[in-house]
Formats: sequence, C-alpha cells, structure tokens
Amino acid sequence: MTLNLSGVGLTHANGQVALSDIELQIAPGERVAIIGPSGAGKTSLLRLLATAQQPSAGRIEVLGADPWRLSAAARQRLRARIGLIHQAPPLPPRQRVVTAVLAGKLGRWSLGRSLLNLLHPLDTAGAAAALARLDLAEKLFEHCDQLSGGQLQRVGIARVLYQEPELILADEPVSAMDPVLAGHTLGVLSEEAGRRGITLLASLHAVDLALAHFPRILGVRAGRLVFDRPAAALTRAELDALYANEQLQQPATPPAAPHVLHIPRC
Ligand SMILES: Nc1ncnc2c1ncn2[C@@H]1O[C@H](COP(=O)(O)OP(=O)(O)OP(=O)(O)O)[C@@H](O)[C@H]1O
Repeated sequence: MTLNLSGVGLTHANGQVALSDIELQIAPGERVAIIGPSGAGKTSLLRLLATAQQPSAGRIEVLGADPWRLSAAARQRLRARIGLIHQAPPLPPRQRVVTAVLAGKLGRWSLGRSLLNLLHPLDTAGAAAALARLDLAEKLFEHCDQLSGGQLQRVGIARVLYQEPELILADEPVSAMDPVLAGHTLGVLSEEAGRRGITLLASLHAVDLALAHFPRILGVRAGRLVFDRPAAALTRAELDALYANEQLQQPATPPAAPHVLHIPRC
C-alpha cells in the first residue's frame, strides 16, 4: 500500500478535533479525490499523509514506512519522495520561476549542488519542459510576485512534475484557476500519475472536477470519512448529505412579518 491509515485521529493543540477514526488504504497507482465541506478535515488529512504533522491516535504508513518511527534524517528522505502541491504555494516573492521549479529536486541534490542551483539554474531545459506542460513556459525567468494566483499554483505543480515523486498529495491544487484551465491542469496531473504509475491524492471543492478526473472519491465531513466510493457509483443523495449545512438552513433570526400595505380610502 502507498498509504495505510488505521484508527487515525488528529486533535490540534487547542483541543479542536480535526480527524477521528480514519481507516484508509490506497494502493500504488490509484487516483483519489477528497471532497467535503469547509472545515471537514481535508487539509488535516493531507498534512498527516505529508508527514507535516503527527497523528494524535492510530497508525499511519506512507510509502511502506511509519514516518514517526523513522529517524529525523530518514523521515526527511521519505519526504523527498512525496510531491506536495499547496493551494497557495509558499514561494519566495522575488524567486525566479525557474529556481522555484528546480527546487523540486532539492531534497535529492547535495548541498553543494543545491547552493550552486540558487546562483545559476542547473537545468533550465528541465524546468521549461515542466512549465510547458502547464502552458506556462514563457514565465520561466519571471519573479514569483509577477504571477497571478492561478499561475503560481501552476508553478507549484510544475515543481512537483519536475520532482518526479512516488506520491503526489495536492491540497486544492486548482482553486485559483478558471474551469477550463482547472480541468486541463488536473488532466496533466492525472496523466503524469498514470504514465509513471504513481499515486495521486487531491482535495477539491469542485465536485464535478473530482468526479471527472478521479476514479475513487473520499467524502470527509466533521473529521470523519463518511464514504469511500468509486466515482461512478456516487449518488446525488450521498453528495447532498455530504454538503448538507444545517447552520445555513436554519435562519439565525425569525423571518420578518410580511409588510402590510395600507391604502387610505378616499
Ligand atoms: N492549526 C490548527 N489549530 C487548530 N485547529 C485547526 C488547525 N488547523 C485546522 N484546524 C481545525 O481543524 C478542522 C479541519 O480543518 P481543515 O483545514 O483540515 O479543513 P478543510 O476540510 O481543509 O477545510 P477547507 O475546505 O475550508 O480548507 C477545522 O475545524 C479547523 O478549524
């Protein structure tokens, strides 16, 4: 299994329970989307799988290893095998796009090679090829703060394509893109995962994109996995129940009395 979670829970330092009793197995080469309402726990789940956070309960295995039983150095090596795509990529504003993309391989390069790369990009052609797949090759030498939100997201994705990881974890990877670009970009990610036989797990707010690009869908609500189904088998009722918002359905104040119009008699 690429990912194996058993009885996993996550409680934040302030006592907020973000995830409870998560049982999940994802095999090599699977493409899986996580959907669910805001605050459901999608980002928390991806952070656990990225080994950015330790679970408060249960057991987690990523690429065949329990990250929290590894030494810090071995955990760092494990992280270099995972490609992380952020909703808002944490890229230094003055960094050039080429350097940001090449940073995808920093985890595998020696310190000397990494420092040299900062001074002089070592593989401009490789960065350009990754960007070209996302229709962004012309931005190679621009600075990150010269890009739009959707372009920055594509730079973050190009960086992961260049990294060639064994597992891609993507948190809302296309949220800042228009629908056509979002579909194209998810197509590139799916194609990359399929061609290299790697696992792709992405959280998405756009349910239609999730159903179109991912054969398996996880529904998360209030920190729990409420369904784990083939996309083709999901029903409208399951989706409605996932997104049902009791708070929004009950108005905070009673509806105002209908306005009565008094027309004076002549
Ligand atoms: N660092 C934190 N400290 C305390 N609580 C947190 C922290 N991060 C997230 N939470 C809480 O954990 C729960 C799950 O949050 P999470 O960000 O995983 O949800 P999400 O499904 O990704 O939401 P969204 O779709 O809005 O991004 C929420 O109740 C949130 O308020």
